[in-house]
Amino acid sequence: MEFESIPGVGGKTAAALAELEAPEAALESGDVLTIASAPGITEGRAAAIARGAIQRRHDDPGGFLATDRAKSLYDDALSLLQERAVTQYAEKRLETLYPSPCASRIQEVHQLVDRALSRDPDSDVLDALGGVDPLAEPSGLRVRDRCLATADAEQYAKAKNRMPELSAEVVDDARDIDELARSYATVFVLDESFAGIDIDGDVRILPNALEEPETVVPERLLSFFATNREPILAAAEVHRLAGLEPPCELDTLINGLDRVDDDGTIVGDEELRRLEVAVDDLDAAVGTAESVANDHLRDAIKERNVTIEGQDFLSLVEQGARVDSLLARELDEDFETALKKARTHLRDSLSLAPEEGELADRIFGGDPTFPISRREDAVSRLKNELTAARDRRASTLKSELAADLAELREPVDQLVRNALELDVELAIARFATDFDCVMPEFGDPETGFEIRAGRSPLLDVDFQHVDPVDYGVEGVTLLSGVNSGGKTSLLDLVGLVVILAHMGLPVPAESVRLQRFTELHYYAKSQGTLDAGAFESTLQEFGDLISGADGRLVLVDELESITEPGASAKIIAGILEALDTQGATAVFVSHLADQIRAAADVPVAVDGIQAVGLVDGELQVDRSPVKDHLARSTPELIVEKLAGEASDASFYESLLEKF
Ligand SMILES: Nc1ncnc2c1ncn2[C@@H]1O[C@H](COP(=O)(O)OP(=O)(O)OP(=O)(O)O)[C@@H](O)[C@H]1O
Repeated sequence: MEFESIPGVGGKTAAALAELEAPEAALESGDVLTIASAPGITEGRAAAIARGAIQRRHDDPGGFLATDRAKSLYDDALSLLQERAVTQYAEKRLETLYPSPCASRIQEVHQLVDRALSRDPDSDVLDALGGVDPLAEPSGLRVRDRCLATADAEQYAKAKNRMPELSAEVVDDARDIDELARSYATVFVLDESFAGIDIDGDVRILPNALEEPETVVPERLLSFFATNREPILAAAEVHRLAGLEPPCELDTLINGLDRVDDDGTIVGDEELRRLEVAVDDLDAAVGTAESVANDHLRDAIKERNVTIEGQDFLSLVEQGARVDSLLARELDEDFETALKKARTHLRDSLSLAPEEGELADRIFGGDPTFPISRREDAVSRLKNELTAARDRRASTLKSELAADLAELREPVDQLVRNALELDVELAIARFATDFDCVMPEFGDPETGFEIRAGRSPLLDVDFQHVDPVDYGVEGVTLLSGVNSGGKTSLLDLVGLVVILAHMGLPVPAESVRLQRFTELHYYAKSQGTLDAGAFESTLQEFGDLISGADGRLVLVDELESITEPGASAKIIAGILEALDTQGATAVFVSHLADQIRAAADVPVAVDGIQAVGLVDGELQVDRSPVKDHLARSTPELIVEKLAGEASDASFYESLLEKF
């Protein structure tokens, strides 16, 4: 795939994408997670790349959001969705939804929305989603008791790259390997040519070692599962609560995770635990065993009346003979009992296995002495044996667990992915529920739009208090209305509904029918009269607009404020005529509807948001515009009110006639 043909992807990004295992599939499915795992690509950038790839796939020319106001309305729509996502991933993934004029893209999103709308945004599921995160590769793992060896420079480079946890060594001959075997517990030789060499130590000829990381460095897999324990467990919980079909047996997975500690060490194996404790407690246990033996012997000696024959006494005194011989003769039995007690204590307190016990027995023995003391050589022998047994056990368990977990590695990816995608769907589902949304229907009417009971979630009033608005337009129209009647809010509603519909999403209304537009041009109200330069460039913008593509929706809010009213009316009339010829759909909010109509060469429709009256000085408005009706202005309404109320109404009546 030519990555650089994706809009917004340059050479550097293309190279980063090429490093992914299956970049095409990731781009195809808009998989932000995988794209963001390419070097140097953030999740935000990944969303933009995914969007570009989607555009290219649908032959989407882009540029639907043709003006700043249209873009900011899209940002608002996106925020409403993103606020309803739990994970940062879903927030970014939602950014791959964008308004498109292409039917195929809109239908593609409809499938996602169909799934989304069948989901139940249960609060327990949302809580569980809080713990789900994209899986992270553990970093900084070093294994020092094993090494890789090869005579091949290429293999050496590969080994360094693929197994950075292990040290890789270049060897020339068997002698070099022999030397390595003295420094490392295990040497994995990558070259078949060394098969059959006879070397002491654990040397394994494993040409496939680089393809079998779970055999060579099981710690990598254990560390992966240990690092990602929380998101994996949370994703499993999401599956359970939401009734999603898991890609692996959840019990097996949880069981596997229970067997590895947070630092990647094995837990839950009694034999390993026994050996660990035995190694750690050996010195202390030997000390206590000594005391047990000596206490016994001391008590025995204290209670005993020893009769020394004269001859013996003489030898003791004259020849400096040791008291041990006397001890042996007089206390032989007690000495044996004391040794037995020491040995039993050692075996019991360290829970030694029979063969270990035999080694332990040798710690206390030999000729009778008092006090009894350990035999250091026997202690270190036992320690070495126990340490080796512990390491052997840990290594076997690690390999076994790594083999079990290796089978779960891919399913776990899928498990987390499912949960994150569910978050995307639930955000859409919550958006649809929170704003009483409906799926829009395209193609009928063939031009324009028809909104029934639309309610904008972007108003400065609580959504429950938003009045539903009906409005439909075919062709170009002026929208008149009283001050604060809701004209700008209505343009926002139309813009928002059109953007959401073209994103493939549900819209906040009872029903919406619309044509598939090619672009949305929304011009917000300008802040006061423009200077000559700004006026000129605004006019040029409209010049470009008029010479552009078919099928556009143009929304313009009070363009008259850019210059003096007389000139404005003429300019707006000209723009409307041109848009009419072009077959565009356009709504121009204006207080100059009368003047514009008079200046236009074609009949221009005028709709009006009407005030139904003044109550306590407050205008009561019907927010749904009346078709083909020029709404009366606020001043006119007030004059009319005064004409009706004043005792001498002649002044107000004469004013009223001027409207
Ligand atoms: N559909 C609605 N439901 C409830 N309140 C609304 C609705 N539409 C508008 N409003 C309220 O009316 C206020 C004024 O609306 P808006 O600014 O759209 O009026 P306008 O006709 O454009 O005013 P102006 O002529 O002064 O530009 C909004 O800030 C909002 O509080």
